[in-house]
Amino acid sequence: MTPETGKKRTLDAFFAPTPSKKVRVSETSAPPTTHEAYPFPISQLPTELVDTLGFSPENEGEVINNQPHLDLLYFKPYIPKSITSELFTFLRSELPFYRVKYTIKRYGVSTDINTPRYTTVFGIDNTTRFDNDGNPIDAKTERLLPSNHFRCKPRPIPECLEALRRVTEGTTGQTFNFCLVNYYATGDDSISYHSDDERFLGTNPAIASFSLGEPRDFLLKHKPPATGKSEGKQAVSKPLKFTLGAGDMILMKGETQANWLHSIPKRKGIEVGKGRINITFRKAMVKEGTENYYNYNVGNGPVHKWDSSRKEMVPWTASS
Ligand SMILES: O=C(O)CCC(=O)C(=O)O
Ligand SMILES: [Fe+2]
Repeated sequence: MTPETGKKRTLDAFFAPTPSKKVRVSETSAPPTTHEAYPFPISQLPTELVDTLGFSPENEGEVINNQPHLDLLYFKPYIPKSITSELFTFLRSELPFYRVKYTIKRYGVSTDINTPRYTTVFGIDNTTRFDNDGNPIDAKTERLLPSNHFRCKPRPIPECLEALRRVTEGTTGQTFNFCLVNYYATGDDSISYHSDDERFLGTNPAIASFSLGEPRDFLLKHKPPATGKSEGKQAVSKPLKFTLGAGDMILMKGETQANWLHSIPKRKGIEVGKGRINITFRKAMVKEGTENYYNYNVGNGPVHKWDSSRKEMVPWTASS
């Protein structure tokens, strides 16, 4: 709500020309969020978007727990449709993105992996927090951490994502200290079947996962039974497909991560060519979580920024 609302108009004001009440959507008075570890300052959301986010969720979540170990809450949509397009455009053009490359070694064989999507991450695990100057401190002693505490430079969640984190905490009753963002530029970008069941998330983690931009299919399937368990005892479970649209949010919780895999498969066709953003909020309990998230979502390669005239992500340098 704007500060104007509810004010009584005086008689003078009644005859005076009506001031334009329309706030330009791109208007924001707040300065961008800056941090030593950001490659560039990150703008704050236009005030109108923040105000509208306050009306989230647009719809109540649908409980989906009709299969073994599955525990989902599906908001269709969570973010009001009136702002999804502008929020998508804003985040795509304001956030730094990476195309992370890394090598995995399995049974002595090294494989180079090119992450097939743009990623970025903000946050710090539960044993630490940022002080008012943005320096990581020990959560208990409040002492500054030695500069070699992490093998990465944690970045505070910028205000434009903090606004969404706060509403999400309010409606889910969960707490989150990390925000991971994926940008799927085309149908060739994807995430293969995996579960977010790392030990640093603790048992039965809750993960809130938002979609913006073009719809994409989100697939879920039960993990195969552990070897040795008799097939007959395994409860029957069907794979699931949700076509996630702009503003939708899926809260994955309970035993879901321990038992189910999820993916965004590659797709052909122009409808998936315009890009999709996924934002997940999570809670990492220990230092390993911080290091893992920055390693796989920021890495040490070049930063990319959206180029609105070329309509694509381009490598960004301080002079660009
Ligand atoms: O893009 C999505 O909806 C899923 C992303 C995801 O599963 C992940 O980042 O762990
Ligand atoms: Fe995931």
